[in-house]
Amino acid sequence: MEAPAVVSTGYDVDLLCIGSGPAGQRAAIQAAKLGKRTALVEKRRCLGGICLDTGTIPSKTFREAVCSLANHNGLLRPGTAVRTGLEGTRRPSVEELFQGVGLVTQRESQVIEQQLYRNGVELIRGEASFVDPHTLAVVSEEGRRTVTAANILIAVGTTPALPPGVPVDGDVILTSDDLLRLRRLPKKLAVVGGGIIGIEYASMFAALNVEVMLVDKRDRLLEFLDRESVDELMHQMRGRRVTFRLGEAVERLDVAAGEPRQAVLHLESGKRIVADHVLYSVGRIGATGRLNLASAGLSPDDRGRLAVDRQFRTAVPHIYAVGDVIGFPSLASTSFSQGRLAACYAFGVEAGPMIEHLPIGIYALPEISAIGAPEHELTQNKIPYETGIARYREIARGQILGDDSGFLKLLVHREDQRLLGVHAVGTGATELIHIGQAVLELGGGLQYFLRTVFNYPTLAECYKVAALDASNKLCA
Ligand SMILES: Cc1cc2nc3c(=O)[nH]c(=O)nc-3n(C[C@H](O)[C@H](O)[C@H](O)COP(=O)(O)OP(=O)(O)OC[C@H]3O[C@@H](n4cnc5c(N)ncnc54)[C@H](O)[C@@H]3O)c2cc1C
Ligand SMILES: NC(=O)c1ccc[n+]([C@@H]2O[C@H](COP(=O)([O-])OP(=O)(O)OC[C@H]3O[C@@H](n4cnc5c(N)ncnc54)[C@H](O)[C@@H]3O)[C@@H](O)[C@H]2O)c1
Repeated sequence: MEAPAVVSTGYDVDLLCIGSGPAGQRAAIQAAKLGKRTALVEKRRCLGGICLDTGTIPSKTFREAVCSLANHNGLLRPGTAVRTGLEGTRRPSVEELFQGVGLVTQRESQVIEQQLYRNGVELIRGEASFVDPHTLAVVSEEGRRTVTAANILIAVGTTPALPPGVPVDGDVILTSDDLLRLRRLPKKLAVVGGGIIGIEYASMFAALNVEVMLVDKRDRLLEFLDRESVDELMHQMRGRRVTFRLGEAVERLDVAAGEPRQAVLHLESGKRIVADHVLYSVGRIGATGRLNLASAGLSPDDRGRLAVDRQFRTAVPHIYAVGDVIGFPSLASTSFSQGRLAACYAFGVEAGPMIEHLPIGIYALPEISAIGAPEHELTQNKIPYETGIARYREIARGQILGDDSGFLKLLVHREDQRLLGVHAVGTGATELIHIGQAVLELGGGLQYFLRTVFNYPTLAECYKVAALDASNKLCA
């Protein structure tokens, strides 16, 4: 390990974290646990970052409400929305759909505040910016103060990317940061950008019987996922009246005059889409614009992101950056780990490197999860593999849950039968994947799944069935 960064009593604190999202929060608590004088600055009223305020937690709480209402109305089965149309089902109000969000975020925010307090982390309310490499100014309604720190951790996250000319008004044209302030459920929703945010929300609104049109400039969506998972996702979404316009770009976006106000999207191909609302989700950029990074001797890239080394150090050794502000993979799950590790590295505590295999969990309807390589990557790298598939419709727990379209696919090396990847689509996929993650990380493979016994009836049984399938193919 390289020499630890500066620790000196000449500063107000040993570590100052900017941002209370997953990355800043975990870094602050880890530093406090190491006995370091730690402070955390947050400019929002809600602690927890966009993860808790407008991102991960609100969207997943909303999804829970969608699932329970859509299940109740029988809308979650592929094709049902098309058959029943709007007439056959009750349209929920947005109040009904959003009521859980405020409760969950408020409770979670309190939990974070208590954790910081219990661990002796000083919470400073206000917006931080650099005065010099060891000094930050914090401005709030109460005024301006400066704080000096031996080490600084930048965990400021991101804001939605908005190309010039996109008239986001938080009413008709929205980003994911405004979406849960919708005042009524749209009949037609246009989604620009089919990344994880666009796909998750498009599929949730489609499950509420909203007609969704999704535009993405790429020809294939979610290219980092196994293609079979994306094909199944798109198949189910099409079954719920989602129209995909792929390989298409928006030339102009207007809000038409008159009531009700509607958005008009003019695509470069000449197509025109009219919608009650537009979700603009074409990626996010680092929220470094107001940090005055130049005073710290740092400069971000053209998407506001900071470059770091393997220990999350920026070009200035006592300044660390973690979470979404450093770019890929930009997940809450990884940000938590990065924050904790960075605090360990800053104080010279052995913590090992970041784990190699990171799980992907996409809370679309259907849910998708993955660990390890997708098939196309193995093919590209000429790695000989075999597949084993278990379909939920042939698994007792799948039948009990009424999910007959889910599946779990194992990819194993043809020669040594090592596990190379797991791809799951359907109910519980994001939880189920962690069995595969453990086996992959511990270097296990087909033999483990063939020998082990799972509770019955569970979705975990998919691993056994998929392993038997792969084994039969390898023996054929
Ligand atoms: C709609 C949506 C859904 C998502 N769903 C998932 C999911 O299901 N699973 C998952 O793993 N990830 C998900 N993510 C990603 C996840 O939210 C982020 O990866 C995570 O929040 C990043 O954490 P962070 O600590 O880097 O930053 P953030 O959570 O963005 O927090 C940064 C904090 O810094 C504060 N801040 C910024 N500048 C300053 C300043 N100058 N002074 C003081 N404070 C400042 C901000 O106010 C904010 O509170 C989702 C994101 C979105 C937008
Ligand atoms: N479940 C999860 O883990 C989860 C959920 C939501 C968000 N997130 C995180 O949030 C981050 C941001 O998500 P995102 O979906 O906004 O970004 P993204 O970068 O993942 O996707 C943006 C999409 O917009 C498309 N696009 C870009 N410009 C366009 C244009 N002008 N017209 C049409 N399409 C265009 C791109 O081709 C891409 O498919 C991601 O990094 C993701 O990791 C994670």
